[in-house]
Amino acid sequence: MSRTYGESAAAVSALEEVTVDFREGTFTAVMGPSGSGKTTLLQCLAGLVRPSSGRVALGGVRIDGLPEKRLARVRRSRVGFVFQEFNLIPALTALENMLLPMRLAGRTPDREWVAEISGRTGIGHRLSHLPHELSGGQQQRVAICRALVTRPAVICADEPTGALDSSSGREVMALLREAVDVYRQTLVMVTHDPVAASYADTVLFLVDGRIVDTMDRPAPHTVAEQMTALMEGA
Ligand SMILES: Nc1ncnc2c1ncn2[C@@H]1O[C@H](COP(=O)(O)OP(=O)(O)OP(=O)(O)O)[C@@H](O)[C@H]1O
Repeated sequence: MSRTYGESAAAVSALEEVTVDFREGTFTAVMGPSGSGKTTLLQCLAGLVRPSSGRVALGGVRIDGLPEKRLARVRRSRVGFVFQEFNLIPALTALENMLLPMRLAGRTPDREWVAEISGRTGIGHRLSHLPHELSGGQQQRVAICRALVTRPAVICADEPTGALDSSSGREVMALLREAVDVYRQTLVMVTHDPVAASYADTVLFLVDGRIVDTMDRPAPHTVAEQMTALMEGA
């Protein structure tokens, strides 16, 4: 799959013939220097950006050629999102935020599942609170529940710990790891943080729109060393 932004002389090649398979029930971190194409890769996978050429499949179903309306439906029901800034709706309670993707998809929430994930993420006693009444870490837990609630084919997380202090960040990473281990959730996360990346099964390193390396069972220091080497080579 490739993705170019702009045309002719102004064209920027964000992804160049990237081939990658995110297997079910695995956790992959995507790292690389600024502008290397990480977010573009995540957005192509989530159906937010279409590849300029090539194919994208989600849970075995091709999504690259779908008309916009169908693509929006697929995004709502098959993709969960976790963002750096949480992106909760300020006027809705934690529970209402959690259930919003289900509502938009016209589906009835499974109450037991909602109780299970809000209990496991430790926000069961905060469900009637508004986002501004919650800490950053708690807001991100609500966002993780919102991502899990539809049992999506993939959760796409873009810098999920970027706005958190290190101890809340570690708690959020532990929960994302549990979502993979306990619920067999497939998770793809863009991060600049070697500690966050070390929670993944595999790290992909992107440089100039290409995957230049992969690392299994990453440790924070080996990830940091590889990032330093890539930055120096860039
Ligand atoms: N909407 C857009 N229009 C034009 N160029 C874009 C657009 N989005 C991304 N790009 C360009 O594509 C390239 C890859 O961008 P992308 O955001 O995917 O990189 P990234 O690795 O996520 O960067 P960062 O770590 O800084 O967030 C960059 O050169 C960027 O300027």
